[in-house]
Amino acid sequence: MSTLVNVPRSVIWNGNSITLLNQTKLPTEVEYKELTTIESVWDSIVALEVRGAPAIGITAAFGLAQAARRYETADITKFLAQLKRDRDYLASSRPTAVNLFWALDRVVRSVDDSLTVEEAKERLEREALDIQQEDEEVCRTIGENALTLFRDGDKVLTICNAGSIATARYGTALAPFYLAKEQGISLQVFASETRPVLQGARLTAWELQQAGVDVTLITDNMAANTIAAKGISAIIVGADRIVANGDTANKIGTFNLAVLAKYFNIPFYVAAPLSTFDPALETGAEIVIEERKDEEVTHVFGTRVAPEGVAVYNPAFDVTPNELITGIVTEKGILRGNYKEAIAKLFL
Ligand SMILES: CSC[C@H]1O[C@H](OP(=O)(O)O)[C@H](O)[C@@H]1O
Repeated sequence: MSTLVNVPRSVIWNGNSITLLNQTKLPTEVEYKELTTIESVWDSIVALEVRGAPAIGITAAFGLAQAARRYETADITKFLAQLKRDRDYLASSRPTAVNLFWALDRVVRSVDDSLTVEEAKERLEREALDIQQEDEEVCRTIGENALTLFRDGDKVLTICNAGSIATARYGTALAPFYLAKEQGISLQVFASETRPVLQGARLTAWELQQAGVDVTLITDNMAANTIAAKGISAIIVGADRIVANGDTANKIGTFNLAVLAKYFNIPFYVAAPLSTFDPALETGAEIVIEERKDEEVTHVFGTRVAPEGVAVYNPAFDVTPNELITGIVTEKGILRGNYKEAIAKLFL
């Protein structure tokens, strides 16, 4: 039996609307919401009701296909023009995770003016469903590839949530832990809480606990002490955008862990599907880092924890330089060494 039997799916297309797991309610409530308009899809992405690069892309793809079903024109040229406008609207929700743009553009590319409007509507829905199905298969393969990096008894540190609910299923950085559980391999996961939105405490600790995986929660400032005191053997994280030279954008705090991995001489792995790569960007300096509202830092679930008027800096991501990354685990295998060459080969 799959270890994920008690872990809900992030998003479900039920034929005419989107059923979304509302991740802002976890871990205390497993609540679903129906998204029936493109505005509600945009709002859910911005509010992190759905988050995680692949899950954002999948949800946006369903949101675009759903919106197109309601276009009233029978003129394919007008249909495609409206589709582009709605694609741009959904693309404006969050700037860093490349999967949002990758999924939207893949759905748009699936139709053209050789189709009738009705054929285009069906095609868009099919493409969004294919994206979700492929992501589940890809994430499982990433898990299989990542599992080769660990041995029975290893203690592994991670940050944020790159788990099943951040993807179609299985996750990326967390995928090996689910497969290890299925295969009777004992891995102990240490999850960093991940201020300010607490994806580690609220989501990763919850997901892994639901799956019966050994998980220990730490606060972000415990990372160095934990690596030393608990004998952490490796660090594995997800990604939101990996560029041509291997520089990787991921949740804020990831760069910190990469520096600690270097200091403690333990491997630092990134796990991500090819849909999270952006080879058009040469270095991490080109990645647009989302800055979110001050209240995420000055308040904890509505309670003020900082003085009125204090200046706030709230980047949602940081960029880990490629030289700090031991390996990048993909569905095509584990990239090491000269990432520029290895990534170029992926996209030949
Ligand atoms: C498998 S992608 C997960 C990736 O996305 C998270 O960011 P957010 O929660 O803001 O969407 C984080 O960077 C994870 O590593």
